[in-house]
Amino acid sequence: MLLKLTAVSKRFGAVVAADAVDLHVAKGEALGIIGANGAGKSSLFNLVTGVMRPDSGSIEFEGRDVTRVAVRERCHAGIGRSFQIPRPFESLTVFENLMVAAEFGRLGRTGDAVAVCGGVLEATGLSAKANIVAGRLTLLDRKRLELARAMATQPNVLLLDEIAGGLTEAECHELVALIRSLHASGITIVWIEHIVHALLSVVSRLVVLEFGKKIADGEPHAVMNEPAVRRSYLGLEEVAS
Ligand SMILES: Nc1ncnc2c1ncn2[C@@H]1O[C@H](COP(=O)(O)OP(=O)(O)OP(=O)(O)O)[C@@H](O)[C@H]1O
Repeated sequence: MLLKLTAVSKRFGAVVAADAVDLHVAKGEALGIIGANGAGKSSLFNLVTGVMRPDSGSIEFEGRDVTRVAVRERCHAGIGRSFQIPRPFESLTVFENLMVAAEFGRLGRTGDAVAVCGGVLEATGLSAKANIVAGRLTLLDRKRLELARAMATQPNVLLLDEIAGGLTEAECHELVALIRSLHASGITIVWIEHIVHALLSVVSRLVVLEFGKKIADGEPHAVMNEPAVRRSYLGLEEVAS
């Protein structure tokens, strides 16, 4: 198992952001996570990346207990993440942004970082924009850069936090194609997304959170049809038969 959460809990006063969450992600998998606003999706990523420490429970990555390991060390171990709102260094070029990410990641300030960033530019369709400053990119290219920055840290698992938000349908289609190609190249993906049709075109397993609790986990279409999911996420009441 690449990533394994066991009974992970996190509270903020009366708010339960994670409620004894068990979650397994296998190498090469593409897993989707959905849940209403405030269900605890971003908190789960914060717990996995080390931004937050759980109150209880454990997190293993590639068989190693990383529950108390610092953010940068988890990044070096291969946990990469993109953020809901892309925040690149606006005045640096696309390539420079990737170099900063590569240096934060496991490559450090080495010659290999240049080669890796060149490969990431190509894989994310940004080669022609390498020398443009990030602040001048379109929203779709900012999303591409957000993915590329995560890829430049050379992750074994890529955590995507609502990366499709704000795009037009056509742009969303392009981003989905890019995520599919990254997954096809062998990277494990865990993707939180409100745009369910985009998510379902990539993932082969779906987890649903409600008030910090995992309420469903399985084949995406079967999960979407579970009564508890329809009630919680889609706000649909079952019609009495
Ligand atoms: N640092 C924090 N301090 C206090 N409460 C927090 C903190 N982080 C998250 N929370 C609370 O924990 C709950 C889960 O938040 P979280 O951001 O994980 O939800 P989410 O499912 O990602 O929501 P959204 O879809 O709106 O991004 C919310 O009630 C939120 O207000």
